[in-house]
Amino acid sequence: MGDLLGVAVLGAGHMGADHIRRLDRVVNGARVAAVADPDTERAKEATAGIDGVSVHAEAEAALAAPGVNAVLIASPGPAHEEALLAAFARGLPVLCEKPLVPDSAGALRVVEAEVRLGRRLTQTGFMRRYDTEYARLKSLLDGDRLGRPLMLHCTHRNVSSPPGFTSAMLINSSVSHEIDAARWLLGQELTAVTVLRPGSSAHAPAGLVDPQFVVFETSGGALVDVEVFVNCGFGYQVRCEAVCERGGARIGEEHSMVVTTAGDARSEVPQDYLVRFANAYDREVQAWVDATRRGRVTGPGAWDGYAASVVAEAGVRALESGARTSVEQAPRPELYDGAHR
Ligand SMILES: NC(=O)C1=CN([C@@H]2O[C@H](COP(=O)(O)OP(=O)(O)OC[C@H]3O[C@@H](n4cnc5c(N)ncnc54)[C@H](O)[C@@H]3O)[C@@H](O)[C@H]2O)C=CC1
Ligand SMILES: O=C1[C@@H](O)[C@H](O)[C@@H](O)[C@H](O)[C@H]1O
Repeated sequence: MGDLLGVAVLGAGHMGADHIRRLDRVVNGARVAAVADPDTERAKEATAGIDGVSVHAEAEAALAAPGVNAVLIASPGPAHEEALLAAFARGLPVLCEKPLVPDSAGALRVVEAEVRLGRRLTQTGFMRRYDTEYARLKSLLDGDRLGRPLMLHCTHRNVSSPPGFTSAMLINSSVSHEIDAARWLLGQELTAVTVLRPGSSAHAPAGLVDPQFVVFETSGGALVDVEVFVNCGFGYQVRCEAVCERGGARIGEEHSMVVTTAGDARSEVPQDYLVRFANAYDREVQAWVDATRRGRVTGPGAWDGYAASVVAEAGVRALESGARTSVEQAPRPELYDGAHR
């Protein structure tokens, strides 16, 4: 294959810095060509020791920097739409961290912009599709061994929520991963959502509805339930059990060495997503680089990003109203027919 893919990374915070390290040291076929962050000190810190990288305060300047032929967006969600449209204007392929765009109207504008271009440029950062366990579960469900899936029981626990995390964000930031995973695993759309509120944990910040219990109905008649608990205090735990007509499968139970001593067995519990999903992020970014260098777009696309935003929005309305809420999805443009399901 030809030259290295020159990537502009927008945002050098937690995810951006980790992706910069990954592009520089883990992934084959790419180099970090430019980084933009209004906090240029943060960007300089994240790029220390990387040759030939330019640092910018403005996203647009990074996109225009010499040697840039692809973009990885890791800025906060509200900045994504502008960055995506700027990348499209330059014809640059993009890997955009979730959410594609936090509000569904903005996400639909991105979809429409791709449709106007007549080609897909976007991979959305739903990394669970690249996690080895999720990929095995997907293969199993796609085969006929277990039969028709009836239910997915999902758990999504974070040790603690960052400052400013709202009750809506349990759904549109955290459960958005289950929304994408369920659509992908089942090959079905999520059509309605109900959110139940157990009593909030005393360890959650005042006013935060945490945990929540979210139930989705699907176009194929399955149910997907998600316990989301972002101040559980004990670990980063993401689990999924599929219950099907002839059997079931469960992932997310064990992620580290189990040490057995007299009468005792212990294992470590990961404390955050960067540990639990380290391999998934590596595989996600490698797959993006490989596909981009071949002029292809694979993985979850802009349509999947839109679908996640529209379902999450219905979820937030369901949280606020306490009522079962239907998901009203726009018609899917032909550009996305048969894409990567
Ligand atoms: N896939 C996953 O598991 C995860 C994905 N994320 C996503 O990654 C993205 C970034 O999240 P974090 O790194 O946690 O946030 P962060 O707050 O740690 O970092 C964001 C960085 O972006 C910079 N920034 C702000 N506006 C910008 C702009 N217009 N252009 C370029 N940079 C800008 C900020 O100065 C900051 O350094 C979000 O979309 C978030 O939802 C976050 C955590 C996990
Ligand atoms: O994407 C992520 C965060 O934004 C979100 O806030 C966390 O709850 C998720 O576990 C993590 O994967």
